[in-house]
Amino acid sequence: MDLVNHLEGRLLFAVPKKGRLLQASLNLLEGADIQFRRENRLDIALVKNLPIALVFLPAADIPTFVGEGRVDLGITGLDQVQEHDAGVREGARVRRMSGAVSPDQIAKPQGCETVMELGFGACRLQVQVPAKGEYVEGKDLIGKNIGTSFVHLAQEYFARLELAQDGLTNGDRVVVDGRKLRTKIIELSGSVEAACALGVADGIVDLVESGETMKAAGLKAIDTVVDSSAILIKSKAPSNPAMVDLIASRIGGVITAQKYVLCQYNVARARLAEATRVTPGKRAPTITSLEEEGWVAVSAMVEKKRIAPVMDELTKVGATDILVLDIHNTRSS
Ligand SMILES: Nc1ncnc2c1ncn2[C@@H]1O[C@H](COP(=O)(O)OP(=O)(O)OP(=O)(O)O)[C@@H](O)[C@H]1O
Ligand SMILES: O=P(O)(O)OC[C@H]1O[C@H](OP(=O)(O)OP(=O)(O)O)[C@H](O)[C@@H]1O
Repeated sequence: MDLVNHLEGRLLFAVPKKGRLLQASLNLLEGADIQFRRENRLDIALVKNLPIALVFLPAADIPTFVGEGRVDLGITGLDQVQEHDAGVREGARVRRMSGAVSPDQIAKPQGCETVMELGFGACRLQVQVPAKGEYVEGKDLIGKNIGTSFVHLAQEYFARLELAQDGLTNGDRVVVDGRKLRTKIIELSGSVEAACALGVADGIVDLVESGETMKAAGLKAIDTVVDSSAILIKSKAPSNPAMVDLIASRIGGVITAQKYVLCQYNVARARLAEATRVTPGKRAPTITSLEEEGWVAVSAMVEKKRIAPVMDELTKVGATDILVLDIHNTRSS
């Protein structure tokens, strides 16, 4: 089947085609009951039960497709969105400098909007230097060689440091536009952590999650450029806003289900106020009377990461038969 000719009338939803965000993105789609079969080697998949087509793209390209309005929705990292936006700012700056257009003639890029954080893919884009070297803060790297895949964010980071060192501010556009960066940004597409040891760079700007890669490469972080995690983004003019809202609501439900558990217990009515202070629920706890006089059953959503201390507290206030249940899915307005 020629999939490209079957996209008419379908909302286009970009999903990372590989890498760190792929599996968690597929889990979200499954939780949201977005059913599809991806043919071998094809980067487009039609959704069987909704008027949607999934487009599998590199995470780094998704902000471009969504920002230009070619794709309606996308999952990518905040770091990638910020890198894309910094690139758009750089493009506008170069066009201004060339004198071809005045600032108000430059069409504003559409850009994309963040719909929600997705609760996975947490990492930090950090400035890293040899652990045993002489650099201790970002400004020590001014005028040096920096290896990175995030060239636009790195350029902006060092441009800011250079301006501060020269006593200038971003506000003075003429001065800012006319300046050449003294720090040399070297674009690398992967294994950036090897650049210092191999003498290509004095420092790098790269992602860190556990810190294992950085440690193994003999590096240490001296500053953070972006605190990132996976986000759902949408174009500013989606083809079907109602479908965007439906998908956002389904994905929001899955994320809430992953984050919370349902805690149920029995407690004497006399101690109900103390118990519900421990489990106030998302909106309010559900309370039902028990057949046994003076006792009630309580049911409330509790954040998964807090459940152990919550159970300890409930035991202290005399709650009994405490049960913790996984939530498969949720929906709230
Ligand atoms: N170590 C990490 N831990 C958590 N999230 C990460 C990590 N590395 C990257 N990410 C997130 O995943 C996104 C995609 O990175 P990833 O390296 O998986 O991409 P990729 O498409 O495979 O690209 P590449 O081929 O350049 O490695 C990053 O932009 C970031 O948001
Ligand atoms: O702090 P850590 O948990 O060790 O993770 C950080 C590493 O993960 C990413 O690379 P990835 O493994 O995606 O490969 P790449 O170097 O080819 O981009 C990033 O570029 C770091 O190298």
